Amino acid sequence: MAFVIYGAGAIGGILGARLHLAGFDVRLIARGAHLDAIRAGGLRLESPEGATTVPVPAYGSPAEAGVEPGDVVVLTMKGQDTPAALDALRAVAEPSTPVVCLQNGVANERLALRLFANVYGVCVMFPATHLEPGVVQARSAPVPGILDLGRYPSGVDETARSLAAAFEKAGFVAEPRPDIMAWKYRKLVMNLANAVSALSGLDGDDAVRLAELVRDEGETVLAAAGIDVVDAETDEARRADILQMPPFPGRGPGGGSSMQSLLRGTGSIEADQLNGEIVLLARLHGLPAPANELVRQRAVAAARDRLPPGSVPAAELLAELRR
Ligand SMILES: NC(=O)C1=CN([C@@H]2O[C@H](COP(=O)(O)OP(=O)(O)OC[C@H]3O[C@@H](n4cnc5c(N)ncnc54)[C@H](OP(=O)(O)O)[C@@H]3O)[C@@H](O)[C@H]2O)C=CC1
Ligand SMILES: CC(C)(CO)C(=O)C(=O)O
Repeated sequence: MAFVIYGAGAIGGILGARLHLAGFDVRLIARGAHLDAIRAGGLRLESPEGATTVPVPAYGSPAEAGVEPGDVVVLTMKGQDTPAALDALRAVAEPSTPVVCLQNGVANERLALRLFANVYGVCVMFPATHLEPGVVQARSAPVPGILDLGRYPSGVDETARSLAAAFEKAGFVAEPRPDIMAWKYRKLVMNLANAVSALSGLDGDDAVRLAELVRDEGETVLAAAGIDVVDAETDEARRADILQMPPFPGRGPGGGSSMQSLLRGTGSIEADQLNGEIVLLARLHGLPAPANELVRQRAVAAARDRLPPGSVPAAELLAELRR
């Protein structure tokens, strides 16, 4: 099994580097200054256990990387970049190519399945940072992440079992699951606070209140839409104490993946795919979702205007919701 890791930033960079170190054939797809840095000096992988530079091959597109029979393509770009990425992929990959959505959110799989027959979802519990070209940081050690996965929309097959085995060989904890989307919907509830922490930070009481609001609203909408969601206790029990955060000298300012989009000033953020999923479901089912709608709108605007994280006080957003 060879891996084409498409969108090799924080998550894809660490995964690709660790698979490469575990002996797998890996090709990264990256872009911009990050691609230039990997090509020039390898990918620097930092973690609480130390740092190493991994000479993993990197390419600028699927056409350059090539996608051969037997390759698995792992999508690790943020959800807003998935449609363009799939478009470039379909030009060179057979429709039978396994496509693995190792991403937050629940919409990437459906986009991929329209174009590719064999799609897999991964529930990504894997705190990771990428703020500097050529450098990725794994926050948890010794296990960097939990990557449970399954076939989309449901089921487990031989490829799912081989993927889990490969991820485990690379140091992750991974289990094939027939109901992976129910786990990903639980993760979505957690990620509804990504935009809150990007906009306001997550330290003050107001930010905590706003995070609770978007999550409670998300739970209500998912339940009303009749969506199967793993319960919070089962999810917590699965995670147990697998992820550990020992001291990490040299760690970047971190924050979640959405905050990193603002820190890097990428111009986009994953809020339409996270909070926007709740807004969409609410609209489909005739329900209100004002907190997720507000947070989504403001996060997209903040990214577009290249505001730094913490620019929008949670108190202001809460006041707007009370109006
Ligand atoms: N970081 C974390 O702690 C966690 C992240 N996740 C999820 O994992 C997914 C990936 O997040 P993360 O790794 O943080 O994101 P990053 O932004 O760090 O990495 C994605 C990379 O993909 C690149 N990219 C996007 N489109 C293309 C393309 N068409 N061709 C080449 N490169 C491309 C981006 O480039 P550019 O920078 O130029 O946009 C970026 O370097 C998201 O769904 C996120 O929510 C899940 C759990 C934890
Ligand atoms: C849970 C969390 C916050 C872990 O980093 C995440 O999924 C993200 O950053 O998107």
